[in-house]
Amino acid sequence: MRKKLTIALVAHDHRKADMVDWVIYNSDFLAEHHLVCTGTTGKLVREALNREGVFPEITCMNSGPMGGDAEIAAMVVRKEIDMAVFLIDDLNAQPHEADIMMLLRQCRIHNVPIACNRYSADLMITSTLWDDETYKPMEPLYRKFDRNKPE
Ligand SMILES: O=C(CO)COP(=O)(O)O
Repeated sequence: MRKKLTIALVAHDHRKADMVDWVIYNSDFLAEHHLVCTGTTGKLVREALNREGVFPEITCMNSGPMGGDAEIAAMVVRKEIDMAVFLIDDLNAQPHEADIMMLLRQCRIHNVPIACNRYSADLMITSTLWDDETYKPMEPLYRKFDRNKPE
């Protein structure tokens, strides 16, 4: 892959081991890209990749409950994120449910690919579309809310 992507990586506590497994499995791929993570996920991802001898650029935001999801959602809105992997704990309630919903919602609105399980994440990072210069992602579905576009 030629283009350096900015990839958001976020995992809830019960999914952090899965995220660590996934980043190790894909360490060669991730080495070439910029990773943006919520606080604790980022720390674990960095440690795991460094142990593998891989040192990608990693930006750690706040921890999720302290606003990390919201910070990443804001980056999505500013078109600073190319794709996201968000391993959600679907079996336990989170105190920052509203922020989680916001991150998911902004990815949907801004047409940012987001994988919420490992299979989707693997399909996403192996897509040939990343290198297809003729491929243009669809415009946002909510065009009428895009202030830069005439009706
Ligand atoms: O809570 C999270 C995502 O909603 C993850 O936050 P941490 O990576 O800081 O644990």
